[in-house]
Amino acid sequence: MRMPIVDCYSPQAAQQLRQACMEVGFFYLRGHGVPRPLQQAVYREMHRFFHLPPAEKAKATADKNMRGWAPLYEETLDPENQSKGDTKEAYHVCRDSLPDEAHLPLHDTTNVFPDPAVLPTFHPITTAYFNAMSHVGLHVAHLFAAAAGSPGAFDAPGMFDRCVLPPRISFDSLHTLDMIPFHFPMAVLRMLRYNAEPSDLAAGVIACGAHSDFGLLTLLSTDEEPGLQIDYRGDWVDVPRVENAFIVNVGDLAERWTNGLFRSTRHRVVNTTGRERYSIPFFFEPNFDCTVACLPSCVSASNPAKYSPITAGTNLLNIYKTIHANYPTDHDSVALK
Ligand SMILES: O=C(O)CCC(=O)C(=O)O
Ligand SMILES: [Fe+2]
Repeated sequence: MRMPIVDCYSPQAAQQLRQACMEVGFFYLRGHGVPRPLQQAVYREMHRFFHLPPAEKAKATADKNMRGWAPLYEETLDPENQSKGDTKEAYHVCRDSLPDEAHLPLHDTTNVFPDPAVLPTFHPITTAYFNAMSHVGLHVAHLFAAAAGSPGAFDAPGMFDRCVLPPRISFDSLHTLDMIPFHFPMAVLRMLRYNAEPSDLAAGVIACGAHSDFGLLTLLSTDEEPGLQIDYRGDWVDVPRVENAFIVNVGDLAERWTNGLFRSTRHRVVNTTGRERYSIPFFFEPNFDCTVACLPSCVSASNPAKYSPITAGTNLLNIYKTIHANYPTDHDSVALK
């Protein structure tokens, strides 16, 4: 198979995205404009954090909303086929909540950051990256609506309008403007370190268990190490890193929104090298209380809606409970597809 390419700001982008999401559910996103030095700076911060002494890392342990550090094996993405948790540790950064959101699940805590006396640039650099990625995420979400035959659909009130957009990000202004946390709909910056443990699929040991992503869009940056595989029509296919491109996939909400037209493709990470690996998935999602219902452009008399409406927040909460060892289980739940 050939991995499709989408040129982020080209006039063909929506058409390219449509083709890519119908056929593969994954594509390389070029021309996204996120400065390379900013990406490299995030990798440096991750490396510093993950190699701190365990007691120092523990001070930034994830809170009940998974913001902060989640240790090795904490997450199990494919519980049926794994004998232990994913061989990775994670650090999650979200945006700060607006005052009228503080009552919502996942919004009722603030970010957890390492002690600034130990890692002074972790907070500003991850915030700058979060802002830059949110810009790209919002643009790709608009491409997505156009690609699904409903241009402008995501401009409707209640969908992506928890937004206060910062100006475009420049790496040079990092220490002034960009460390201010701006507001977008929901998004999670997920920094991952896979340890050097080789995967053993027969024994149920895997770097990142097979799963589809739960939300709308994932924009992934990886280091040079291989490992990511996607399920393309029943075969596991390697997806190598490509210079200056993000690996982007659409998740379960995208499949629901398009009535199954776009694929939420299963993927996994297998450690075949015995070396550590770093990656940075960025999940870009609609408002917490946005109702995700099949777009009218994807429904017809002969192709009725296959999915019932769900709110984006309920969808996330349902999944968190099943995969995170440390996630509390006292939230309401709603049946998934
Ligand atoms: O590390 C990777 O390449 C992929 C991670 C992933 O699929 C995820 O966090 O959802
Ligand atoms: Fe994933």
